[in-house]
Amino acid sequence: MASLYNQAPSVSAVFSLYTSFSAIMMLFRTIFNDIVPKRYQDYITGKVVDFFFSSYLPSSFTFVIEKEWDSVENITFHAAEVYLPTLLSGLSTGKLLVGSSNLKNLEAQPKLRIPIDTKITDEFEGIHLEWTLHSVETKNFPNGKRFFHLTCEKDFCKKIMTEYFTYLTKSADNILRQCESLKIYTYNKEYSCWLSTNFEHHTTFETLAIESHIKNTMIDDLDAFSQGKDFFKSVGRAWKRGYLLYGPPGTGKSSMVAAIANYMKYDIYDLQLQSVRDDGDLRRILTSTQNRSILLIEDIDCGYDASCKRQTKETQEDCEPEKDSKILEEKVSLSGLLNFVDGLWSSCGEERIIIFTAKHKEKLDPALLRPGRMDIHILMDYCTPFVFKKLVALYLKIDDHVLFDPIEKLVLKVSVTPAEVTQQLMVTKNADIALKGLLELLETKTMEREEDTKEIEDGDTRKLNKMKKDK
Ligand SMILES: Nc1ncnc2c1ncn2[C@@H]1O[C@H](COP(=O)(O)OP(=O)(O)OP(=O)(O)O)[C@@H](O)[C@H]1O
Repeated sequence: MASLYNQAPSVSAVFSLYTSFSAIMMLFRTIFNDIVPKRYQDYITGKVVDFFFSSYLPSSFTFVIEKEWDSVENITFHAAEVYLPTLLSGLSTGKLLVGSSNLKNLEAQPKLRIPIDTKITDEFEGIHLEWTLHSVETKNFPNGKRFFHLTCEKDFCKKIMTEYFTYLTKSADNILRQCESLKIYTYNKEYSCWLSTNFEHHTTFETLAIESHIKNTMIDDLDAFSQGKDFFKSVGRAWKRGYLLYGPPGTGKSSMVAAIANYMKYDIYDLQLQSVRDDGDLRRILTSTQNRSILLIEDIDCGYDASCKRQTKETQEDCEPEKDSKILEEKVSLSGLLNFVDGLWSSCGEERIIIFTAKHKEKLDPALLRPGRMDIHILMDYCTPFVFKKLVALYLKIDDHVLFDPIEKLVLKVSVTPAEVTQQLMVTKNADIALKGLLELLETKTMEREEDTKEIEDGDTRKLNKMKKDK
């Protein structure tokens, strides 16, 4: 007993050991805090916690959710990015990234993002879940390849797969529905991906000058479409709608697309067929678009071969048919496009609108116009007296003027587009001057039209006389 007592370290030795250990730990902590950058500190701390967490929960299971899936944006990753910042109470560090890239609207609500290596917890039906966003630099991803880790107890793995991920995407969808800023995507051929920017077009059905029956048809159809999930399912049809907007340039086709997007709060995917390599590429590009969106293919009559070969001299000026048709002959075929509109398109995604615009409907292949492909065809035409008065009310804030009568008569006589009218109305806020300018424009057009008619008549008379002479 006495020898044991002799071997035990003295109190002063224990105290001195404790002091040395504390000093080393303090030194280590100071070095760690002063030298190691904050981001790496969080990372190392996370790793240490991870180590203990996994040994404490040996039956844990981790889902890895990468930013890309099949070379396109992973919807589950996107949903997590949207949903997780709403779980403020689950944040381990109490920190969130806040920012906005919308330089045009400084009052816009900034976005929230999860910082890298920050842990965030969620509860789903009593199941404890841990999310972490990671980033690794690789040769292909110099800005970091991002992925989420979602950890839960192994026993709940199946429930998470069947129920939690659906809950996640639905929650993200609801959050996005409330978010005001819409996006317009354009396809970048070089990087083979959609690039987005904020969509700030303010045209609505109220500011679009169209005949009332067109406006009512569109609004009723869109309302029926947005509430029609069960109906489309019950009749075995995909929840999609196709519109063909056709008419001369400057009659408001693009403005109508903007009005539809703002009304439905749908993002727009603006696809230039020229940037598509082939039919396979087209399918991949189109299946990578999100639900609740508009796929816009403008000037389809200038887009594929079948429509352009029969160009008249007049229409050739509009869309350079030779050039476009050649490119598309080698790239996207009409059947590829139709397959997508009808076939594959029907089986992927839901709540989608596809809009084709064309200058000349008669140049389109009848196959594209077949019922079921484009549900509604809308002619965006030259100005009518109603459209003229609507534009004046919008731009000059008046609903009567002494020049209305002569202008309305000329509007019925010559072809003037709403774009030409708005250009005149924007010259000045003085209604007298603006309307006089518009009247002059219409008079010039009338004179030109009369000269053209006279030339044609003279030509016909000459031809007739020559024929008589030859006889
Ligand atoms: N119906 C309309 N109501 C209000 N503004 C219009 C209308 N049509 C045209 N405009 C005005 O003219 C401009 C051009 O119109 P828009 O681009 O929508 O025509 P478009 O038919 O799509 O032409 P394009 O075929 O050349 O693309 C718009 O920015 C808008 O200011």
